[in-house]
Amino acid sequence: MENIFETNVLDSNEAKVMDKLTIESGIMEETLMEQAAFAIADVASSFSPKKILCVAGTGNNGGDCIAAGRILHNKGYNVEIYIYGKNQSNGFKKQLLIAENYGLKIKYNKDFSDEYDLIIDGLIGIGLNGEVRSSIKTVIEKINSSNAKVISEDIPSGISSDTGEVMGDAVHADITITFGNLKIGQILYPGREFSGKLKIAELSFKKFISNRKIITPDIIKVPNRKKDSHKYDYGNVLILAGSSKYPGAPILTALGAQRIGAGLVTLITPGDSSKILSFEPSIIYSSLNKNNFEKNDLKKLNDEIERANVIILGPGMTEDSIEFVVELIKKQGRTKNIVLDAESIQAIKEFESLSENILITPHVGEMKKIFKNLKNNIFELERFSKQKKCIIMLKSSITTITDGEKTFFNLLGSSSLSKGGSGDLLSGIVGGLIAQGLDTINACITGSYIMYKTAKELSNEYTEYFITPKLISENLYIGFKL
Ligand SMILES: NC(=O)C1=CN([C@@H]2O[C@H](COP(=O)(O)OP(=O)(O)OC[C@H]3O[C@@H](n4cnc5c(N)ncnc54)[C@H](OP(=O)(O)O)[C@@H]3O)[C@@H](O)[C@H]2O)[C@@H](O)CC1
Ligand SMILES: Nc1ncnc2c1ncn2[C@@H]1O[C@H](COP(=O)(O)OP(=O)(O)O)[C@@H](O)[C@H]1O
Ligand SMILES: [K+]
Repeated sequence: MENIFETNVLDSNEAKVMDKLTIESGIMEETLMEQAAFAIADVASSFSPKKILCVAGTGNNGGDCIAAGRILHNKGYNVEIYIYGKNQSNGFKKQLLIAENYGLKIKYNKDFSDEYDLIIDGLIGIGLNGEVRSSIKTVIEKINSSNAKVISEDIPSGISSDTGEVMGDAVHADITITFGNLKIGQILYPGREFSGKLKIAELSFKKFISNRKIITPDIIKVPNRKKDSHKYDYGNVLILAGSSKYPGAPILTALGAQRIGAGLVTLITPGDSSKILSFEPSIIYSSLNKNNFEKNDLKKLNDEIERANVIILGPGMTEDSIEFVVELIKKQGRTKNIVLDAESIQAIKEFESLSENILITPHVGEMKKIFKNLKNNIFELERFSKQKKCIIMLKSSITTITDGEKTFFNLLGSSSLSKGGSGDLLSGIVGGLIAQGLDTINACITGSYIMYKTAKELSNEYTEYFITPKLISENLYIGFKL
């Protein structure tokens, strides 16, 4: 991604509001279109094309496209404009008239040939409503089967700017030039892939602050470490995780919490995770010597629970431990910081509402088990977080963090993380940051940033095949270098 001076991520409604506020402030729609068109024409020229095809719809996205064609024609390029659709927006009509006055060749609803080496896709932008109609689908297929380079205006036609979903069919762009701000549909897959390289063209929009942002180094908050300090200044993390079946997962969680700087890390598990002591003897370890946690273990663990300022539950647990988790949430859910990962997340089904000191860190499969309606839908995720009153870090190729009001997207991940154990490590890292005093949202932002950045840097050296969660934990210092 280039030119990321703007980290706001807008939905289509916000983009329309931003347009409206700008126009109400006195900037004319024609001015914005001209700026958008110049930005497109600049990028188009950089390809040194021999023959350019502008494929325009009849909305303002099409208007931008015609204007870009006119600017390129004026620069001396060989340009043809093909128009598809009926209902013409005012912006479109104006651009069509100017293009005709400037002597451009324009064709309507006709099949185009294969002779172009650059196509500008201005069929549909943020105005897409529903599945792409069949007449436009045919045009999209034709663009995708051409050998020409493709520049999409604002968003590849056919991608929902709100979800990133392909609405029937969508243009596969080499470059997408978006106007003013990023849109959700360019951030989330598959839209991200269809967008190709992303560029933001800064038009004269009125400043618009969205509650959704991508995570960039400037918002990372690393907890302070004082010269005059002791271990109790950096928090006490209690990890209640694992089972006789999965003894490895809690080891990674404990390593994550330790390597991110927590003062004390205690791991108590039903199974045998004693290998942790050979990896990191400073971790306080004990086993309950059974298969799973049971409700009545809570009493035994009372002292450790009281001492902890963060409790991480879940990695390596099986569903047999759920009753224990439910009971712990009932007793401590309003007072302690609790991180629910992996199987323990299912416990929240038992609660109508939780509290903002509870974080759940599901991957998409785990999220679907607690929330069946979730598709690729940020609005639903935000609603769910608000309704349940808990913070959510939804882990995927793009990790989304929300408290229902503010939402952050981590775009740094890579396939080196698509391995069992990455999530276990992450819950430890995030818990370790909460222990050091970061609020939960900032712990998720900073923890996921440090871990994913470490994975990325290591992958550059060792490949995405070779990296393991343990190797990431041992090299976490790399991610601290912002
Ligand atoms: N306003 C401004 O100041 C600025 C706006 N800007 C630009 O305007 C864009 C937004 O323009 P917009 O609102 O006119 O909508 P737009 O993306 O062209 O889509 C409408 C067209 O798509 C068509 N269409 C829709 N759904 C369809 C479907 N399912 N299947 C098939 N066709 C479908 C629809 O056809 P209809 O349904 O009307 O028949 C109509 O032709 C924005 O992305 C940016 O590029 C920039 O210039 C900066 C300043
Ligand atoms: N292709 C990818 N791109 C970016 N991040 C990824 C990718 N695959 C996995 N991840 C990240 O790796 C982690 C995997 O978590 P999870 O599935 O819970 O692992 P486990 O439960 O095995 O520990 C998540 O943080 C996820 O965001
Ligand atoms: K488009």
